[in-house]
Amino acid sequence: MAVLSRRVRPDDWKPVGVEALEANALKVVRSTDNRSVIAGPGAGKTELLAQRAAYLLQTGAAPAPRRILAISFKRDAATNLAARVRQRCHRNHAGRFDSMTFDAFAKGLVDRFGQALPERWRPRPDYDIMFPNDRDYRDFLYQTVGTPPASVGTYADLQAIAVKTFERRHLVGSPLPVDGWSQPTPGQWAADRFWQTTLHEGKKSILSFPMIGRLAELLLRVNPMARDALRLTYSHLFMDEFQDTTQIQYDLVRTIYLDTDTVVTAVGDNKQQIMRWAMAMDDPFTAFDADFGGKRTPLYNNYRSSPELVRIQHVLAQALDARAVAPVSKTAGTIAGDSCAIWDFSTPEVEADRLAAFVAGEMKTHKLGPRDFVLLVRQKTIDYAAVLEPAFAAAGIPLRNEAGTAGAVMLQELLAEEASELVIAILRLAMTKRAGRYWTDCQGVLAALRGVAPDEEDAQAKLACELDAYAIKLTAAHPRPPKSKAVARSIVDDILAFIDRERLIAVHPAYGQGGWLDKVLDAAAVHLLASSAGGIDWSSTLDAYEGVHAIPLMTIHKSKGLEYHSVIFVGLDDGAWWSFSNDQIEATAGFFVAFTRAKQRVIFTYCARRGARSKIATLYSLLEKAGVRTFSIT
Ligand SMILES: Nc1ncnc2c1ncn2[C@@H]1O[C@H](COP(=O)(O)OP(=O)(O)OP(=O)(O)O)[C@@H](O)[C@H]1O
Repeated sequence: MAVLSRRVRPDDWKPVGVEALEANALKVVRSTDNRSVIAGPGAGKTELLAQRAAYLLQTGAAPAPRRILAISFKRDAATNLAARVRQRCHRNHAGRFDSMTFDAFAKGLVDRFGQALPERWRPRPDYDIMFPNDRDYRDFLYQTVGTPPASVGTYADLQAIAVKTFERRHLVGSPLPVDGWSQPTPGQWAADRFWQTTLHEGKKSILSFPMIGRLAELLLRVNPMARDALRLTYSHLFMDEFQDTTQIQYDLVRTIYLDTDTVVTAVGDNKQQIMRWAMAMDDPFTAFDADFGGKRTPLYNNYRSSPELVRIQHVLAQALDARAVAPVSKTAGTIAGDSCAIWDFSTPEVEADRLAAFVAGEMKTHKLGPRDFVLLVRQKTIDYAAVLEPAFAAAGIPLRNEAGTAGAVMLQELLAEEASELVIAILRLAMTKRAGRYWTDCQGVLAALRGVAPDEEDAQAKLACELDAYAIKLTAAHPRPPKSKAVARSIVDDILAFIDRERLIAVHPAYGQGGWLDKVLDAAAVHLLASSAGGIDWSSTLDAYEGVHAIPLMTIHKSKGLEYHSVIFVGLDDGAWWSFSNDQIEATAGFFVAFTRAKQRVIFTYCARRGARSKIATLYSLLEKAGVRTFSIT
């Protein structure tokens, strides 16, 4: 795909890398006002943001030196969007596009400006991150917090605070008051005790990400210079998966960008809201339209799924939103028989064998790779992996549990980490043949880290020589993949020293905090060693590291935003969906997310040994209503 470095006139601009955009998408791409785009799965919402970035950067509608900020919820979504923009834009342009997660954005602000917070809210600079759960809050409320002063309430008042809602309602429920609460309720008093304890009373401050979000909002409220700097830096703000926005994130964005000249584009799909347990707002789009004057713009196409799958999706969509409009599939169907079916197995072992044989057969017949398939489960991937993995291995397809861990990091997270990506790109460049693509990637990233502009020819040439010399040295030092953890770690550390650890931390402040960079490097070493098992060569080791030849197994939550030729959902039963009756809408939304990852085929599996199907009968009725058939396989 040819990407342009010269300026394009807005009237001459054409979508990059796709044939066309639907009329409304094009309007949003060219818009100069705040927009909310609510559209179904596969409508091209993420693509729209990538195209809008290309338009704004290539036409100069986002004028240099101002930048575009894209905030996503998940690290891989942020990485995915940045990669799409890099594909569609010349690197001179893509360099002005910052894609990050909300958590990274908020943390970056606290790390840079947190020491200017008022004393009572100021964390110590080397704070640690915590992920508190209900038990921690229960211990705090019932044991640690003590008794409030009589003017606030009684111990019984504290006991009356529901543990489950303490965080959401009290701890981070609303923006922090600069001077503390003057006449606190028992809930506010307990929240303040929690804040003061975690900020000031331990050896280090410890903060959760929601707390970091609240501190970031406060610091921008009390520090107009920092806030104005953000306003000046970013002419445009994109928010992907906006349906999952929390009140904390929304307040942060509102504090920075409400009533400013920064143009905000929010895209998402209410039917895919599966983060309510993680404090997602009830209806962030309505709040956005009211506060920011967002002009709502729907999209009608589905570019991902075949007409038959889109027809079934619409039956599910209507269960979540009776007013859902039927989308138009723009993809041809390629499956001869049923595009969707329920396979009812006698035992999990039979299920594993048949699925492995099926995938192997499909790969041959349709010339598909293992990453055209995904095995989805609702939770506890490890339990399913124990039965599925041997069967797939026997069929010659490695299975990879993306929720598994390497060291202290989840595999899926590790692979989206910049440090891991860089280490692997340099190893590919040094250790494998035909590494041209990695050459360009490595050179681009190193240039960015060292502040060398694309048009500084001498400096670029010097960098190329350095990279060349380093690759030769690395090949000579490690002709074979590592056989011990110590060697794996020394390879990773050597590459980091070449990249320049301090510069990496300067560009990615998250690496400077709480030992995160070392956790990632340790995980990379552990995973590199595991990937080289069996005395294989470098190329196969690096393929194994990235899971190039493995079929992924993951939870629905981790599959958000991704797409596959075939989705195999293992275990449509009450056991997996044990909490179905607690929040039917969210559970149905999860089911919808799983279904809509498929381009051509969805298979649900059931096995009575794992559970009944009475509690989730509504899901089965929806499939039946859509004409999905069940096949018994013994
Ligand atoms: N205008 C277009 N023309 C052709 N293909 C497109 C177009 N827009 C998007 N696509 C392709 O359709 C697929 C879905 O797009 P995208 O991931 O942007 O959808 P989405 O709305 O963000 O989906 P979801 O909400 O389900 O994650 C991708 O493979 C993308 O490359």
